[in-house]
Amino acid sequence: MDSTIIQPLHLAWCSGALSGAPLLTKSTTLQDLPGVFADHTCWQSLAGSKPVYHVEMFATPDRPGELYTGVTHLMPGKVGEEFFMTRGHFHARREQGEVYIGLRGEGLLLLQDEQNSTRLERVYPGSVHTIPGFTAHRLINTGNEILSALAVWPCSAGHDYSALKNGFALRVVDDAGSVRVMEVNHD
Ligand SMILES: O=P(O)(O)OC[C@H]1O[C@H](O)[C@H](O)[C@@H](O)[C@@H]1O
Ligand SMILES: [Fe+2]
Repeated sequence: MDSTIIQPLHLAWCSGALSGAPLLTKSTTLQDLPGVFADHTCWQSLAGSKPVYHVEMFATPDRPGELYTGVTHLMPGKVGEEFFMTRGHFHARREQGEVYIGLRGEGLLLLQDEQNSTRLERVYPGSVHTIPGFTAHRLINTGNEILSALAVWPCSAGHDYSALKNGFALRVVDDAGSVRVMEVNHD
């Protein structure tokens, strides 16, 4: 019997900072998101290397059955009137789900299934979101501070960005200080 007490990995609830093991980080700038925001001219004028979000995750070995744990930090900001958001994706293995937990800031989780039915869930510190399989997901920062959310998902899930080539069916904009949800007309 091994009676050693292991020091676990750590998540700082308020900031979403991960520690205790090697981390992988990925930063996404406005330049990395062509075609994501509706106002292309505004996007072009802002683009450059302005950071939109950072993902920090434990460097978990990618083995069958393992789970990744990561935190997305989404900056406050807008392109025109449209709030900053993640690119959003389906999982390459469509049946695989994911759990998000809000840590700081305020925003929305946009969910869209393969029939383009959408649902928005409010994200705030302590909010829990069970993302089912076959459902694309995107975080949107509707607040004035960084929106951070913990995510746990199967290593085998993968990302499929191309399946959303028409984009999501909803856009979320700032309408004179109020959050307004708009349906997108793909015709
Ligand atoms: O991949 P994106 O749509 O840019 O979202 C950014 C990241 O958000 C979460 O942390 C997900 O679980 C990651 O798998 C994802 O890569
Ligand atoms: Fe995901």
